[in-house]
Amino acid sequence: MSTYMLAIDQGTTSTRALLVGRDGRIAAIAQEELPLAYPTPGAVEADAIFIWESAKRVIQDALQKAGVGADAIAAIGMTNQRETTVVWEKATGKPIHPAIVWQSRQSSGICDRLRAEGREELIHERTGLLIDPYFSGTKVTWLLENAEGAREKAERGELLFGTIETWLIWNMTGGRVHVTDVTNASRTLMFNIHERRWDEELLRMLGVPASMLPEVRSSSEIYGMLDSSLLGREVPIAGAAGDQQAALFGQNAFREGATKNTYGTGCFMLMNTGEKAIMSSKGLLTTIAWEVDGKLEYALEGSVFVAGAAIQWLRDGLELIGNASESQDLASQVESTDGVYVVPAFVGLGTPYWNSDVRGSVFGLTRGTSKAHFVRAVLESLAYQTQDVLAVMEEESGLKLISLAVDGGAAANDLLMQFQSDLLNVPVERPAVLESTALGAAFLAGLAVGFWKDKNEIASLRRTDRQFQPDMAETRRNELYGGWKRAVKAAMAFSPES
Ligand SMILES: Nc1ncnc2c1ncn2[C@@H]1O[C@H](COP(=O)(O)OP(=O)(O)O)[C@@H](O)[C@H]1O
Ligand SMILES: O=P(O)(O)OC[C@H](O)CO
Repeated sequence: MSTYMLAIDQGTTSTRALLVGRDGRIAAIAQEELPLAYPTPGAVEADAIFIWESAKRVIQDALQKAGVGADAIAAIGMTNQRETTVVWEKATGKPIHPAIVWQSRQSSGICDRLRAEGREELIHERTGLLIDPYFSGTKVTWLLENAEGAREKAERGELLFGTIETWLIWNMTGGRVHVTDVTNASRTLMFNIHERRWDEELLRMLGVPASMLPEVRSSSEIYGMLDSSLLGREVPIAGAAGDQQAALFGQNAFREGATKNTYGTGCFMLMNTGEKAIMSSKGLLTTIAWEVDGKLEYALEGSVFVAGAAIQWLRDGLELIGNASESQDLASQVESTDGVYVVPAFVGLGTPYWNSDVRGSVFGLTRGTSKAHFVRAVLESLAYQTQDVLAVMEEESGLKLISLAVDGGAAANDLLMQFQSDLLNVPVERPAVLESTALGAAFLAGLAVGFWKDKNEIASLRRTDRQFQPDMAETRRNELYGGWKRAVKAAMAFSPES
């Protein structure tokens, strides 16, 4: 009997492979950092071939670390940075352009065009999304308009489109399987989330031929087999979900109202809304949570584009810290930022502002501002952005949060988690396994092959690491958050389009 599920978590900044045991514990983890390219201001790209190569390496590494072979793996679960777009040639498997990363703003001109044509309402009604370069649809249009010969090849049916799980599954199956799962499809701007199908009118609007699109499948079923050339044996690929939906599943947020916040490159809060697709008028997205056993469930989402990425900027861009956890050491040298606010709008702002022109800004500097104040202000910006999201989430769902489940790389930061709890005035609960995303992918695939029996069994595996209790006076909370709101307003006032 196979001992592990293999989860592949292809995130914005790294590719990871994890072996998950029946008890929900991680037996081995292998990780490789992923370089990103910033070819023009606001554009973010990644090398799709490198992503696939890195996936192969981390799979091998994880097996080696655990000292097991492919026969120890029951099945593979996939999870991925969402929206990131790859277009490749069907015949050769070669991408026609680097992958356009979700954060990238290349297609903002195409978004302006769609807005000028008055498409906002129709797009929102059918996809639950907004017109923003974030989503895959306008990225595909951009590629077809800008990569040489792409339009003609696409019209001849020679090109394929995929988000990262599609690209990886296609490669893992030796180019035999071109599929996506419903959660990833729901982020493309081309998928009707109510009727569960690609929407021909939206495809026409975006100029995307239907022949490029993958087949849409559920989040928990066998899509195909890992080609035996990779590990010497075929292994079923049995589940897939976008990383934020996978994290929701991994946090066992199975009931309506259950909410999690993931602090990775960006920050994404998702609330399970069950079989109801709640449509937002305040900048939340309506998205598919998962499809398991023929049941489609939805979530409300607030998306923050820059969270852990701001900590990486402190490390790699400004070289103020040597590694991410040093942000906590420095920030705890001071009691507060002394009035300094950093709005890390490097690629615009998502929920609730949806402004792609605003850029990063710093406010409140004095001669006394130190490196510690500055780093603390960057760290606190993750919590303020989360507060912006939670405010609309509570308003639109009519539900009051009683505690927030957290995960993702930056959730390891105790100072940030305490500050988050203080600001929101709710307990913040951190699970023992911060890798909820990978756990979710393993669970989804594991359910498909009977590795776990049902959701109840999965829920019984959850262990809490720590609860952060709120400990801040209301006046202080209001004062701090008021400062943040002023900072965002001022940053937007600086943007050329405002
Ligand atoms: N101790 C820490 N404090 C603050 N941020 C951190 C810490 N550890 C990691 N991070 C941030 O978390 C992010 C990585 O988290 P991860 O969940 O792996 O992201 P992704 O899936 O987007 O690649 C990085 O952006 C990194 O800067
Ligand atoms: O790479 P992450 O984990 O920050 O996730 C990226 C999101 O899926 C983008 O929508």
